[in-house]
Parts: sequence; C-alpha cells; structure tokens
Amino acid sequence: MIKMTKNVLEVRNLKMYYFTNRGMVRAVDDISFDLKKGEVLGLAGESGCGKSSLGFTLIGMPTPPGKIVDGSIKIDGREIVGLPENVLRKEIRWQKISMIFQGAMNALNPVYTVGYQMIEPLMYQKGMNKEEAINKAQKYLELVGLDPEIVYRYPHELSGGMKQRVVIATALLLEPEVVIADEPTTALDVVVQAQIVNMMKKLKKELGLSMIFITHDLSILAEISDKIAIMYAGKIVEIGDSEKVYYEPAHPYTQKLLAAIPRLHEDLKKLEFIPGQPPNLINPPNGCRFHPRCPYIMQVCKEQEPELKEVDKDHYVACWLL
Ligand SMILES: Nc1ncnc2c1ncn2[C@@H]1O[C@H](COP(=O)(O)OP(=O)(O)OP(=O)(O)O)[C@@H](O)[C@H]1O
Repeated sequence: MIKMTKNVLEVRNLKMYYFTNRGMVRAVDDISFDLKKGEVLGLAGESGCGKSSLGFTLIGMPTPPGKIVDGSIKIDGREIVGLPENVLRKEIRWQKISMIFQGAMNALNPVYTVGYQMIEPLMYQKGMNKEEAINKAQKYLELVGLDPEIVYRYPHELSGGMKQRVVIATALLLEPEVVIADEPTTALDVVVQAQIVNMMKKLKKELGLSMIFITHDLSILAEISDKIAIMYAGKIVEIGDSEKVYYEPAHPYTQKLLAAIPRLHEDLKKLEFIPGQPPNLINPPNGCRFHPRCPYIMQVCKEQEPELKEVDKDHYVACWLL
C-alpha cells in the first residue's frame, strides 16, 4: 500500500506567458497546486484555457514564444525553474518528469522500428548498451499490455490503441516521478479509450505512478483521478477531491461544465451549454475572468479577482459567492 503523503510536485504562483506580436498571452497565470506520490490529478477545462501550456511548462519546455515569468516548480523538492536547458535535459526531463504529448502516437517516426525509437534515451541518458536497452523497452511494452516482440515492428503495423500504448511505455522508460498525460485517449474509439484508461489505472497501482491527466472529458477524469483541478482562462478556479468536484461542484464554471456532459440515466433535454466564449488571454476580463459568462455575477466579480479559498476539507474554489 502506498502512503499518499509525500509531495512529488509542488507548483507555486506559476506564470507562463506567450510573448506574441499581438501582445502577451497569459496562458498559465498564477497557478499553485501539489501532487502527492501515487496520486492522479485530473486537469480539465475548455479548449484554450491553458492545459497543454501548463503541461509543457511543468516539463520545463514552454513552446516558443512562451516564457516562465514567475513562480516555482519543485519536483521531489528540487527547484527546476531557472535551471539551464542542458541540466533540464540531462537530469530532469524524462527522468524526473515526462509527458505523453497530445497526438504523439501519430508522431512516431514511420521509418524506424518501435524499439529503435524507444531505446535512444536509455542508451544516451542511462548509458545502457543496445541489448540492455532493448530488454528494458520490452519489459515496458509488456507492462502496457503489448507483446514485447513489437520492438521489431514499424509504427504503421500497429493500431491506434497499440501506438498509444507504445507512447505511454516510452514516457515511463526512464522511471520518472511524475507523468503528464495530455489527452491520451482523444482520437481513439470509445472501446480503446476505456482500455487505455484501465491500463493507466493499473500502472498507477502497480508503479505508484504520480500523474497529471489532462482532458476535456470530465467523465474520464472522474474515473481515473484522485483530485480534479478545473482551469478557466489560465487559472485554476476549483481544485479538490475528485468525488467532491465531480458530484458537488462549487464554482459556477465547474457546475456549467458538468451540466454540459451527458450522463447515463439523465434526460438529454437537460443538457446545458455554457453561453459566451472563453476570454481572450491577451486582455482577460478584470476581476473574476468568468464573470462575463457567470449567471450569478455581482459587482465585486467585475472588480476584484477571487483567490482560491478552502470551502471544505481539501476543496478550494475561487469565487466571490463562497
Ligand atoms: N505557441 C503559442 N504561441 C502563442 N499562443 C499560444 C501558443 N500555444 C498556445 N497558445 C495560446 O495559449 C492559450 C492556451 O492554449 P493551450 O493549448 O495551452 O490550451 P488547452 O487548454 O490545452 O487547449 P486544448 O484543449 O485545445 O489543447 C490559448 O489562448 C492559445 O491560443
């Protein structure tokens, strides 16, 4: 039994902005949270709210023209903000924190075998010889439910679900403390999606994996997460125990987001949509960024930004109503 006590990841007041010709896009704007050993944090929010930007920032690789402008990211107690690229590459990325990129299964190189693509980091970062590296790659392929002989196959010989398992195995190869999975089930059919989610639950149990699972599909999050964080316009607006957030959402945005997903045994006519558009992150609204779309808007919401406040044990919400 893993004791869920130690924080493997501590993020404080993290800001990552894209410095574009049109202005500064505040994609990650003052984000703080902890991730404990063996815990899965589900991260959800509408398209464009900054989920992938946060993922790339956490592995120390904001996409240009993005830059970390403030804050701290500690992995296993070690600060990684400000580390030079060569140190990040040698000691942190893939070894301490890795990422399953959105759409990575379609980015496998068609001209190399699966094994060739998997063993490179083992040989260059861990100094293994080819045989040792192939053995390790095979062990990880087995772990994700694939035939180890797949190391000798080419990507085009595999189905989408198999390719996604290869990508997941590759992200785990250097035994990182934290894995960020960015929409790992999107683009797969629902049966394969369920298989991948089950496999990831198994990995979490067997390896004590700490994971950030990014998706806009809240029903998947409830299935896999211990904790859920809801992002809106570059900020976390609600974070807490997954059951609490899913069944007793406290932020009006989370409530709207959950009302917008179809659930079994419920009248489809009751499905809601969230009126309005997510804001432009170059000029986000003053006060609470959700106020122009919120049904409960008050004067204070237009003027002052609400901080995350503990509304229940380990359940934090940024809203003036609470
Ligand atoms: N390289 C970039 N340069 C400038 N702006 C960017 C860049 N990448 C993302 N953005 C902007 O940052 C904001 C957050 O985007 P991001 O892709 O992180 O959101 P997301 O929640 O992951 O969306 P999705 O669910 O569609 O992947 C958006 O306004 C987006 O347009």
